[in-house]
Amino acid sequence: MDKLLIQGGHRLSGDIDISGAKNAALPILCAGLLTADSVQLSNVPRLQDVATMLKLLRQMGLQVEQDGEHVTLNGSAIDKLEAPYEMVKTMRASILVLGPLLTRFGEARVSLPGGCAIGSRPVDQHIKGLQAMGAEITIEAGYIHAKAKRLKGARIVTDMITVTGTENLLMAAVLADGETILENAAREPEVTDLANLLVAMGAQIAGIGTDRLVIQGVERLHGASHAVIPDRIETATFLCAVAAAGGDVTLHKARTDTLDVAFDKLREAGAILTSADDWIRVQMSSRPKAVSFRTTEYPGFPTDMQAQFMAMNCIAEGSSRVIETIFENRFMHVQEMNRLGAAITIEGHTAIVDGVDKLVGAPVMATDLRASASLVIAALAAEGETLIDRIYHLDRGYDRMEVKLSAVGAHIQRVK
Ligand SMILES: CC(=O)N[C@H]1[C@@H](OP(=O)(O)OP(=O)(O)OC[C@H]2O[C@@H](n3ccc(=O)[nH]c3=O)[C@H](O)[C@@H]2O)O[C@H](CO)[C@@H](O)[C@@H]1O
Ligand SMILES: C=C(OP(=O)(O)O)C(=O)O
Repeated sequence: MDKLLIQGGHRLSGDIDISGAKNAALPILCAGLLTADSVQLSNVPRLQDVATMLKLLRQMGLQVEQDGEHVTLNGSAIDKLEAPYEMVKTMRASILVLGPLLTRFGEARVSLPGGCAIGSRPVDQHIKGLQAMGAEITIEAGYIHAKAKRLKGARIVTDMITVTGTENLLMAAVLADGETILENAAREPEVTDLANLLVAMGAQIAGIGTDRLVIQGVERLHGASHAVIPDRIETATFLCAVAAAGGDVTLHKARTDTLDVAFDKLREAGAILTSADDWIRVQMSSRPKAVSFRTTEYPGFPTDMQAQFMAMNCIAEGSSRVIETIFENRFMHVQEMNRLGAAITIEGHTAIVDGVDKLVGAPVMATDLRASASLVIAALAAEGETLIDRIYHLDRGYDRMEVKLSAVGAHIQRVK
């Protein structure tokens, strides 16, 4: 099993290219199931989750041609309408095949994802929405079995804001009969990216980027070309790394208009940020100041950046309060950070971080994707050597992170 060995205490300096967004690429790949024509994608990140999704889609009969960050999909020969447990258990986003398969082929069988390290993560809202559109759904032997001759447009109000729930229902609605209104829709930029691709494929969607999506179903979709948006979470992760370890780094091929809250918090921490539309430079020459925040849905502070900002807070001047409101168990990194000398206590959904003068390297274990990234940041800021185990979590969602960090002067290597 691969591990990362990091020698901390080195300032970061240079340039990094940001990859395409994992959380946009995954639903967008599933949109390839919605048409018999070819969908040409660029800026697809090279991630384990993308490889897993492509494997799943190939098993269904989707033809896939991949050349680096370019992927062409053709859905003219889909013959298996199933996502088996073996695939879904390694990647929850597999649930995103449910809406497209059901709406185009009238049937789908998808394993229930089950819980994961960060929380129980049910998919009841996906099911409720599809039922409202007329799907007959049974859950048996751990599988969701959905059937509908043709889905019918409906007004759906989800109980809470759900990102993949919105994406699944959006993809179902584009080929449904009549009008679907998704109230309380997620406004994450990744949902918008998917919606933009669907429109390019001939879908009729109004309200893109708002919490009310109005979809007029069409008979069929056609092919399209689309570039996946840059990964805002990867961008913020590198910004935090520089804020924690110090340095001067410019991130290219980024998108700066979706990171307002993260930028505000980094400035509050003392980082100097300069940016244009597609690049951002971060300079940090002092110890960061502690910043408190509360995770919420977009455009609020993203839960997917909570752990990385907490890593910066560990060595900050002052104390901070970090409140996690999206997932019930997303503080798995705290114990590991404390092993590096951090002083964090947890009270319910709040972590209280008392900044310490220094962290000291130690062997630690990654528990989930963003926890892994936060341990990399803590290790870069720590004195001495840190060995991070179970980095398969990191590989799910970061495109060659150690290569990108090495290029800006980090002492980081992948070891077996
Ligand atoms: C592949 C992908 O895009 N993953 C992102 C997506 O996950 P994901 O789409 O799984 O997260 P959701 O937005 O659905 O979850 C938000 C909250 O709603 C709850 N919920 C959700 C659906 C449902 O049917 N019932 C229910 O109770 C969840 O347990 C959670 O507490 O959004 C999360 C929140 O921004 C991010 O952390 C993930 O990185
Ligand atoms: C939680 C995440 O992803 P997923 O929903 O794929 O588990 C994430 O990207 O931080």
